[in-house]
Amino acid sequence: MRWDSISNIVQWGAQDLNYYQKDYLKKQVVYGVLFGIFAFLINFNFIIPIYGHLGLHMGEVFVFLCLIFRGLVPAIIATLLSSLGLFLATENPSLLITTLLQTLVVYFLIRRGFLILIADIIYWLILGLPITYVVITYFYQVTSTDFTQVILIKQAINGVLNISLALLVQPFLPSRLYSSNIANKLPKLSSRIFELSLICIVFPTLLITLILSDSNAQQSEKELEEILRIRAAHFAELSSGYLSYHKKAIENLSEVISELQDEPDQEATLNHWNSNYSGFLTMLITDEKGLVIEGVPEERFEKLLALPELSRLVSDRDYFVKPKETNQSFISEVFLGRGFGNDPIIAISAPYYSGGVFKGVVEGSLNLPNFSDIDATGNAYSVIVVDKSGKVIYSSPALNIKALTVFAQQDMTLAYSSNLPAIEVNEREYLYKQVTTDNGWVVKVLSKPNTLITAYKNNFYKLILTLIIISILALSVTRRFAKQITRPLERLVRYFEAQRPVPTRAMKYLSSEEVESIRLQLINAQSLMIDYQEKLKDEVDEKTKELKKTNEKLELLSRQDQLTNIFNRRGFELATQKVFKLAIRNHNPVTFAVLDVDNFKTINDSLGHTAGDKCLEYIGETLKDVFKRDTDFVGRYGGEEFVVMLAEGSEANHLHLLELFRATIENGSVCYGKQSIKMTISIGAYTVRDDFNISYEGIIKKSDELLYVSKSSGKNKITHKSQ
Ligand SMILES: Nc1nc2c(ncn2[C@@H]2O[C@H](COP(=O)(O)OP(=O)(O)OP(=O)(O)O)[C@@H](O)[C@H]2O)c(=O)[nH]1
Repeated sequence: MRWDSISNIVQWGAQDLNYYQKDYLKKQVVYGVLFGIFAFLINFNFIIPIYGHLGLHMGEVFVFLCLIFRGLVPAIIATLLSSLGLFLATENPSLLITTLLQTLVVYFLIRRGFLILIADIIYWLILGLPITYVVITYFYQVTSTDFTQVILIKQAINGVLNISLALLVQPFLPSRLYSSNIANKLPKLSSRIFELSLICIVFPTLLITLILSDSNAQQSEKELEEILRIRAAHFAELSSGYLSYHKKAIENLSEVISELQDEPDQEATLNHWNSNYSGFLTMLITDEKGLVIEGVPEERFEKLLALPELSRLVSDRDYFVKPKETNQSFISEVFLGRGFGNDPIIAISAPYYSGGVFKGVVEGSLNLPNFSDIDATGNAYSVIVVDKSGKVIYSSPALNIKALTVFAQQDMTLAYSSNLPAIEVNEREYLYKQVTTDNGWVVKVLSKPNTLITAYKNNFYKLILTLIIISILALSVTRRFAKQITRPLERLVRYFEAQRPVPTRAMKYLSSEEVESIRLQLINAQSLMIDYQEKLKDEVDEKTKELKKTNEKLELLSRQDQLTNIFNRRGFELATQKVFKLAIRNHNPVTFAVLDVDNFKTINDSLGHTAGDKCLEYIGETLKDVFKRDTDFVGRYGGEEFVVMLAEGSEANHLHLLELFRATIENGSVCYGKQSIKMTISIGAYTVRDDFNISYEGIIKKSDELLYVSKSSGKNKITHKSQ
């Protein structure tokens, strides 16, 4: 094959591979986008409110499904789309980091053999919660530790809820969506059972407890709202009562003053009223022009008297003008006293008459700090009372607001409250409820949000604790269940593996229909296997025997001459070498003879090869007849050449036998058809008798040389030598 055609094939292969890879990648992207769109839509449109402004985002269910079904790359695409939806809905970009990290860590842990639910819990414990903590503390500057805990727990619950839902939905999706198992190894059956049971328990428990804790939170909020409303109404009622009590006092005073014309009597009455109504900081009486003519406490009034008369004129004050105009008692807004005390006060005044003619007003300045007497809200709640013009009449000391300042209310929404309005006072957040009194004052009762969040946090902790207990219970129960399911199977497999007979008796306890069916099938399979093994063993035994026989035959063949059935050259040497060495060591006489048929070529040429073979067979037979002893060895060395080694007996005896053989051949004949073939043999023989210092090769060589002597000196004879 030429080089270009090989490179063409390689290029074609690469193109094909790229095409499949591209196609697969395209599919992965499409799946990522599809799952991502679902995640986006759910996160963007359906955030499930659970408490205040906190909500559950369930779009990640599709991210997890994508991870389980399609692997990492599509899951990352889905995560990006899902967090985009979240970002648009919440304007919180940090969720992108946490959701992306969640996908990556869960994938990493699944590949290391963790169950997906456990992987997600590990992610939240090790990374999710610390990251969320940093984000809400440093970026969103949430200062309430209780609320931080609530957000953290909510996020973790959200994550676990998503993964549980994904696992519950997973079996209902078509299996062709599934591309490959992202875990490196298959999970254990018991782990699968554990995961399944855990999800079946965790998901509904989470859901129910979330709903319960939400309604609990709503309930707490309603309770708080009610408490604030009652307290505000109560405070309003008390302050109204306080006002009307003092208004009544002024009205009574005006009636009494109307009766009295005498100044000393007026002064005494004023003193009497002032000592009876401690709420009044100061009290005064004016004449019809608005000049203060009497006042208590005396020391203050005396100071006033020392000043020019103009400083006693209050004709511009509402508390003088209004009663004069309307002939009715009057309650002023809060204002700063002048001359006759400089405290923030509320003036209550009423006109007095003489003979039906307006003679002036009596006035009492309500001591505002005395509101603290009716402010029994304690530390948990605070009160602000604001008049119609928005000025603060009273505020609980904890709020640190000065009376008379204009209360600029900054309404705000708190993430953890859905019903109650909230305000910020001196950079602190408060939930509040307000009531307007008959005279137009607004009483606000404020509560720190801690009470609500603490209730919610405690609910959440209870939820987590319940979950942990349930999970531990589920773990122990399902482990036991799983073992009970897998144990009979494992037992059967152990029997089968160890090739011990699978029990024929049904395992009733812990067994099941399926396990029993497997047991019966294993019994069948085992008996088939045993039969097969026995058959195989018999066959192998038989074949081994045959092989042994064949090997023996082959071994014999490799040592025997086919034509004459005596040793061939290899067989002869194998049989004689050891015997030769032994005889030499024991100094036993050994005779080695090489025998060659005379003029054998003529027989072959004249009568044919078959006749020659017959002759050679005859020589073999004769050799066996003559050299019968165990210590006599005969063999065909090749062609028409034979060898004999005699290792027992005397030299003379050896020579006798060789001579007997030569004579037998000479005198005998071979019948071939009608022919009778005559043969002679030449022999070269060498006997080791005295000097045993000779090798096996050496004695053959000597015998060969002696044969040559026999051949060259007339044939049909023995040439013998010894040493
Ligand atoms: N039929 C038959 N002939 C064989 C066999 N092996 C060798 N021969 C023949 O034996 C003959 C030996 O011939 P030569 O080596 O010339 O010896 P020779 O004719 O016996 O002559 P001398 O040994 O000098 O007496 C050859 O013709 C070979 O072909 C065999 O197994 N069968």
